[in-house]
Amino acid sequence: MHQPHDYDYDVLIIGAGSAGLAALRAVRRRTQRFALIDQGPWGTTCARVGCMPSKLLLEAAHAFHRRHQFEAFGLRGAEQLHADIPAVLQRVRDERDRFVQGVLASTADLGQRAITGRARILDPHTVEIDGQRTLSARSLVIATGSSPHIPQEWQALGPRLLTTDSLFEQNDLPRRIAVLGLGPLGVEMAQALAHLGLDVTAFSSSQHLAGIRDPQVRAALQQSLSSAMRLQLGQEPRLLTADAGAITIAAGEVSVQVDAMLAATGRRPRIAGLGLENLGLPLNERGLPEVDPHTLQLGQLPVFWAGDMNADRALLHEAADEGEIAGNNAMAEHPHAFARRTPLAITFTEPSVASVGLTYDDHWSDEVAIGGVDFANQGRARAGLRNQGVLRLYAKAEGGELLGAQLCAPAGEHLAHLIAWAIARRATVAELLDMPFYHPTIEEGLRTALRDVQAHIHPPRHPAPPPVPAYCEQSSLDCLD
Ligand SMILES: Cc1cc2nc3c(=O)[nH]c(=O)nc-3n(C[C@H](O)[C@H](O)[C@H](O)COP(=O)(O)OP(=O)(O)OC[C@H]3O[C@@H](n4cnc5c(N)ncnc54)[C@H](O)[C@@H]3O)c2cc1C
Ligand SMILES: NC(=O)c1ccc[n+]([C@@H]2O[C@H](COP(=O)([O-])OP(=O)(O)OC[C@H]3O[C@@H](n4cnc5c(N)ncnc54)[C@H](O)[C@@H]3O)[C@@H](O)[C@H]2O)c1
Repeated sequence: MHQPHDYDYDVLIIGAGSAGLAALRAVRRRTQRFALIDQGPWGTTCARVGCMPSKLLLEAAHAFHRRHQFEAFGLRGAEQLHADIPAVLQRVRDERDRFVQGVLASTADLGQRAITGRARILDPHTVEIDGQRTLSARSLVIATGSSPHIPQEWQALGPRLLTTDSLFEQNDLPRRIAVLGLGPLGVEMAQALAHLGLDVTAFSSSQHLAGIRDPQVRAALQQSLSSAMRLQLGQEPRLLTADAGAITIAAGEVSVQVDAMLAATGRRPRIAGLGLENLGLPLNERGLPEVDPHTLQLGQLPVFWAGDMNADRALLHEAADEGEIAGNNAMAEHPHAFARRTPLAITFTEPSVASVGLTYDDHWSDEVAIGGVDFANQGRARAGLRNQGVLRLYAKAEGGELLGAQLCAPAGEHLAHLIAWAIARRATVAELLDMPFYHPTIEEGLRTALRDVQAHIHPPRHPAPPPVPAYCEQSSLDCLD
């Protein structure tokens, strides 16, 4: 039987992204015998090419787009404004670099415990670095993230094919651009580019936009997007020609010519060459082992998995939670099962889009009460010329516990947080209506939606549910066991 000191380390963390860094914080509280391995570049997907540069670009785009309302406010001269795209992109990179520096500072003190190299798993305790040296550990945390997936047929576009890995590195952007794929990433970037004044055509093979399932919210989002770009939904786009002059893309009967294309066709876990097959676990058709969502353990092995490799919760706060769970369990005698937070996903368009808690389902029976608000005539939204979008709430028809929401609404990112916190506290619609609402605010729109759903709720026939589980020491997440 191995003793802990038979290994070089207690824990090896593979991947220094947001998940790996959260695992590092959890592991460091218990041991100094760890190493963090990254193939580089260090600095995390979120800071380098993900959340932060995309939000920087969106902020510039939203600010510029606001000029279309100036006339209605009585403000003149908006037509003289123009977007200096090279300057916009330079600011994105300058600010992005500051965020990356902040991340790099968090591992600056690791010394030799920060290892730059490509890791390959040889067995559940052994990792090879760049095919040159091997390291062993009692436990492993695998947090290697995801990278853009580009369908084969589009790869022929060469440098005219952009992804979010290359978009922010451009010094300038061509006039006509296609965006392929309208998940959260495609929707955000398509609106950013369109609001900066580019001629955007956005394609999605499905009818879904930003993963929204509620038909009313989806319609509101489609209406808002289509005011700034051409949308081609529900048809598989095809590359017709790509010559020196233009790229021609067709979808159904429609064809368009563009100068470049941004692929937003999803991301895939970074597992190529990682050696998952050496763990001795069954792998599914995508080459992934089964992972317990509460312990993040792989089988019964001392191996834990965190971050974007779990494609169903590929979001920053989920990556951070998973890193913490994986880091704690990598050091635990026996892995603990942790509760996961209320699902919350926000897409930072204008109006912003969010999905909270239980996802809308066409097949719901009358057990779920649905209510909503249209912001067209909402007081504060009208005052700010932001009176566009809808919010829909889903609650238990019996008793009125709030279960979920989808929205495309002004200040949607803030409304989504209020709703997520209420769901996490298992609040009922009636309890939320007892809360203060200041006047005049966008939050009053939430109150209108709560009143609407309250009209469909009937009193509970059963006693209240048991209290929430005990708080788990050393973690901000609830322990299930
Ligand atoms: C454009 C864009 C916008 C986004 N916007 C948001 C947003 O607004 N809000 C939000 O919540 N989420 C957003 N996301 C998602 C968010 O960025 C990710 O969920 C998060 O960054 C995942 O972190 P991670 O630690 O799993 O992966 P990463 O940060 O990618 O870390 C993985 C690390 O593993 C390393 N690695 C990989 N393979 C190996 C190997 N074999 N050996 C050694 N090292 C290896 C990599 O170099 C990398 O540093 C966005 C993503 C993108 C692309
Ligand atoms: N604001 C945020 O929180 C935010 C922003 C961006 C990305 N993200 C995260 O990053 C991850 C990746 O986002 P994403 O939007 O790239 O992926 P996604 O998988 O959510 O969406 C990809 C979309 O592309 C479409 N598609 C795929 N192949 C296509 C093809 N050949 N032609 C046309 N359409 C095609 C799919 O139908 C799908 O709608 C997500 O999991 C998301 O959570 C989050």
